[in-house]
Amino acid sequence: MLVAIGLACKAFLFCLPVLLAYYLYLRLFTRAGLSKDLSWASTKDGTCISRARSTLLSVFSTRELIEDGYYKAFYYHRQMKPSTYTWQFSKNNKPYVLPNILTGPEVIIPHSQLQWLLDQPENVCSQNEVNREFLQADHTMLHPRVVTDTVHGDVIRKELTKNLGDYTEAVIEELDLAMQHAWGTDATWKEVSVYDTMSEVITKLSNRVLVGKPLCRNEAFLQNSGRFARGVVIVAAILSMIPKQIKPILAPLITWYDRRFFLGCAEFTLPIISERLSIPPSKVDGVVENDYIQWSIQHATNNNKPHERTADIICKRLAVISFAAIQSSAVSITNALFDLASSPALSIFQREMHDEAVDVLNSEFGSWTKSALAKMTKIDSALRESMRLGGFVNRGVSKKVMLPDGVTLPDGTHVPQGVRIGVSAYSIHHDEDVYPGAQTFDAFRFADSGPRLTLDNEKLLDRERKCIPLVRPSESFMAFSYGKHACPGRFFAAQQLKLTLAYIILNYEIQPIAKRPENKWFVGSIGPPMSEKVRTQWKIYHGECVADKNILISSEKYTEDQESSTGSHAISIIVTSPIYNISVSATSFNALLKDANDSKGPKLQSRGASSVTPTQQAITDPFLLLSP
Ligand code: HEM
Repeated sequence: MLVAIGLACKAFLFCLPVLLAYYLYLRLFTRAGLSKDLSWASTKDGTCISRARSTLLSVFSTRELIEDGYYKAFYYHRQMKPSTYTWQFSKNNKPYVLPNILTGPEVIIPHSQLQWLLDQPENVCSQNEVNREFLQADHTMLHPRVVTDTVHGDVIRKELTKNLGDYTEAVIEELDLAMQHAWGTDATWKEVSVYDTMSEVITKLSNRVLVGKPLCRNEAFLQNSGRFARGVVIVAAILSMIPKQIKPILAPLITWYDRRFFLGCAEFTLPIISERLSIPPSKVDGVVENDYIQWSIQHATNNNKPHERTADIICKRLAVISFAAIQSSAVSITNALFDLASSPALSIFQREMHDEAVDVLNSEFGSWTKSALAKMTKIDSALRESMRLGGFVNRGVSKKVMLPDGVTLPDGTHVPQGVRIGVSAYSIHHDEDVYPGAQTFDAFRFADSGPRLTLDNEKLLDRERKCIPLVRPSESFMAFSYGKHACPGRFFAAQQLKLTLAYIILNYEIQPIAKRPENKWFVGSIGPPMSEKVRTQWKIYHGECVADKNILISSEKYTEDQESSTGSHAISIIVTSPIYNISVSATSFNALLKDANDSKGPKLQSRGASSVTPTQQAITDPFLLLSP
C-alpha cells in the first residue's frame, strides 16, 4: 500500500511540471476558438507570438490593453492627442479581444451592442458564471449552495434595502466610535493610512447592520471578518492560475489561508444563529432583532426553504455577504478620499460639501434620516464621480457563452462556448465623448444645476433633486455593473459611503496632497493605494461661526475642561462628535440660554427640556436649535 502511494506521489511530481508547462502554453497561445478576423488588443499582426506577448501584458498592463482596444493606436503612440487617434474597435463599433492570463481571452463588444448582451438569458450568456470563475466561488465561497442558489442576493434586495431607513442612526453611532478610534480627535495634524483605517471603519459599520451589537464591537470577530473579506480575492487570484486538473487537490490547501478567518468568525456567529433558530418559526415575527441573521431565518421560513434554515448555511452566507459588502465599500471610500485630497479644488469641494451637510441636517432637525441623506447631492456626486474614475473592476457587464454552438454578435461575429463577452466600464467611464474632462475628478459632475455628462442625461436625472444619484447604474455608469445583475447591495453601500464621507467632511480637515497615488492594476482588478497616507486633523468650531450657521446643539457629550465663555453669544464650542453633537460646559450653556431668554443673542429653541441647571447631569436636553 505504502509503495503504491509512494509511486503515485512520484508520478504526480513528475507530471506536475509537464502539466504546468502545457497549461502555460495554452494560457499564452490559445485563440480559444475565436475567429482569426477578430483583432486582439495590442497585437500588430495577430500572430501567436504577439498574442502571447499581449497575454503577458495583461498581468500588470490591462489598462493599456483596454485603451489600445478602445481607441487603437494609443498603445504604440502614447504621445498622440486623442483627436489624432485612429478610431477602431469599440469606438468604431467593432468588437476586439482583450487577453486575460487568469481567465482566458474575452471579447469586448462596442457600447452599441450592450443592450444585446443584457438581453441574453442566463442559459445563453451567463453573468453568474463569470462571477463564479472570477471569485473561484466553488472553492472560496464556503458552501456549494452559496454558488448555485444566490438567496443572499434576495435577502439583500428584499430585507436589507427595505430596512435601510431604520439603520441610519445606528450606523452614525458606530461611525462616531469607529472614526474617532481610527483618526482620533486631536486638533493637530496626524498622518493616517487611508485604506487601513477605512477598512476598519467599514468593517465596523457593515457588521453593525449585518450582526448588530454587541458582536459588531468585538475586536476578535472584526479582525477575522475583515481578514476573510480581504483574503477571498487573493485566494481567488492564486486559484485562477492553477490548472483545473490539479485544482481539487491544491484548492483545500490554498483556501485554508482564508478559511481559518471564516472559522474565526463562525466561532462567534454560529452560537447566535443556533440560538435564534431555536425559536419556533411561528414566533419569528415577534422577535425584535433586525439584522442579516434574522432576515435569513425569516426569508427561509417565508419561502419554505428548510435547507436554508440551518446555522451552517446562514453562517456561511453571512461571511460571503460581509466579503461583498466590506471590501468594495472600503476600496470605494479610500479612492474617494485620495481623489479629494489630490484635487486642486479640495478646499472648494470640502467647503461646499460641508455647507450642504450642515444645511440639510438643520432642515432635518439634526437627524440623519433617509431623506436627509437623499438631499446630500454633492456628497453623493463626489462618490459617484470617484467610482467613475476608479472602480475596482474593469468590467461593466461580462457574461460567459453557455450554448454549445456559441453565439453570434449583432455584427455577425461568432463567439464559441466558454468565452466571455463583455463591455469595459473603464473605457466608457474615461471616454471624453461621454464625460467631458473625463480624466479630471470633477466632484459635483452629477449634481449642481446640470450634470456635466453627455449620455443618458434625461433618463438618469432625479428631477426633484437635480442630480444623478450614486445608486443609479446606467450604460455610462457601471461601477455597480448594470442590468439584472447590478449590485443589489448598492443602496446599503451608498448609505455607508455617504454617511462616512459626510462625517469626515464635517469633523476633519484633510491636507491636500500633491499627486494622486496610482491605483494598481492586476489583470482586470484595480486596487486602491494600499499603504499611502493623508494628513488629517479634527475640526474645532468656534461659537461665532457656529452661531452664523444655524446649528443644532446636543449636549449629550459634556466636557467640562473644554469650556470657554467669551461674551454674549460668541461662546466657544468644541465639537466632539458629528457636528450637531456639541459639548458646552454648563456655564457656557447657561450663558447661551440666558442670551436667548434676553433675546439679545442667538435664539435657542428647545426640543425637550426647556431649562438647565449648571450641573453636568442637567445638560440632558437632546437637541436645541440655535438660530441667529
Ligand atoms: C461601493 C460598494 C460596492 C460596489 C462598487 C459593488 C460592486 C458590485 C459589482 C460591480 C457587482 C457585479 C459583479 C458582476 O456581476 O460582474 C456586484 C455584485 C454584487 N454585490 Fe456589490 N458592490 C458594492 C457593495 C455591495 C454591498 C454592500 C453588498 C451587500 C450588502 C453587495 C452585494 C453584492 C452581491 C450579492 C452581488 C452579486 C449580485 C448578482 O450576481 O446578482 N455589494 N457588486
